[in-house]
Amino acid sequence: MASSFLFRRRVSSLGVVSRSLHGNMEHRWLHLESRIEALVTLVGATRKFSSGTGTTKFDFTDLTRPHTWYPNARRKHRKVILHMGPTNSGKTHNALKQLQSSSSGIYCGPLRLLAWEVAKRLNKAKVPCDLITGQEREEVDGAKHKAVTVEMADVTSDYQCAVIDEIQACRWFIWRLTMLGCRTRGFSFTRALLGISADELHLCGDPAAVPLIQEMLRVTGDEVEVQFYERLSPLVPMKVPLGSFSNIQTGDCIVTFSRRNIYRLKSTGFILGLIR
Ligand SMILES: Nc1ncnc2c1ncn2[C@@H]1O[C@H](COP(=O)(O)OP(=O)(O)OP(=O)(O)O)[C@@H](O)[C@H]1O
Repeated sequence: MASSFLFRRRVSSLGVVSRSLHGNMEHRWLHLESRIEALVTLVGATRKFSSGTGTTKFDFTDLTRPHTWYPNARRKHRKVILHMGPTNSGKTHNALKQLQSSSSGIYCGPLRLLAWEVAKRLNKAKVPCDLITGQEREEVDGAKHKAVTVEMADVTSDYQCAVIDEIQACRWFIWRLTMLGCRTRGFSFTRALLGISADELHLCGDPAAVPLIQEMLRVTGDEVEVQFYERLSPLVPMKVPLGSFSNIQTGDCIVTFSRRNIYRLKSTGFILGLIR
C-alpha cells in the first residue's frame, strides 16, 4: 500500500507539508530522547538507593516497562495478527478487510496519504470513517472507525479492530536504548503497538520485524499469530539498464529518496507530462 501514493499527482505538494511536520517532530523526539536517557540513568541510581530499605515501593519514574503505561490495552487479552511479507503481497488489503467488517476500528499509517486512502475506502464501502492527521480532522456523522497518522493513534478508546501499517518502523525503548527501525518516528509506532486497546490488532510490515515484535509482546500477555505473504505479482528485472530518463514510458514509476531529488526530477517537464 505504501507505494501507491507515489502515483498521485497531489503527492508532491502534500509530501512537502507532511515532511516539514516530521522535520519539527524529529527535533522534538530527539530532545525528548536525550531527556529520557538522562532520566533513566538517574532512576538507576535511585532504585539502587531505595532497594536497601526493604520496603516495597512503586517507582513512578521507572521507564523500563513501557507496556504498563497503557492500562486499557493491558486489561484486554488482545489477539495480534502479524501480516508479514514483501511489498505488494496483499498484507494491508487483508488487514483492511477485517477493519471494514468490524463494529469499530482504527487504522494507523505512517503517511497522511495512506490514512486518507483508508478513510476514503471505508466511507465508500458505507463504513463511516473519520480522518485524523497532524494537519486535519474530518469527522463523519456516526463514525466508529478512524484512519489516522500513527502519531494521532488513540490509546484511550476501545476498538474491536485496529491496524498498524509499516510496523517495521517500530522502535523499542529499553534500559539502555536499543533501536530498530525509524529513529525519529519509531516511538509513535511503539506507543500504538503497546497502547491501542483493541480485541484484534493487525500489524502489517516487513518480516524482519517479527522477532522484535514478538519480543515486545512477550510481556503484554497478548496472543500472537504470524501470517507470511508472497508477492502477488513477480518482480522481473530488466535485461538491459534503462539508460536515459528519456526512455521512460507512460505507466513507469520513478522512486527517489530525497525531497531535493523529487523536485529535480519534477523540474524535468517530460516526467510530469507522463504522470499526467
Ligand atoms: N485479494 C485481493 N483482491 C483484490 N485486490 C487486492 C487483493 N490483495 C491485494 N490487492 C491489491 O493489491 C495492491 C497491493 O496490496 P496491499 O497494499 O495490500 O499490499 P502490501 O503487501 O500491503 O504492500 P505494502 O508493503 O507496499 O504496503 C492494492 O492495490 C490492493 O488493493
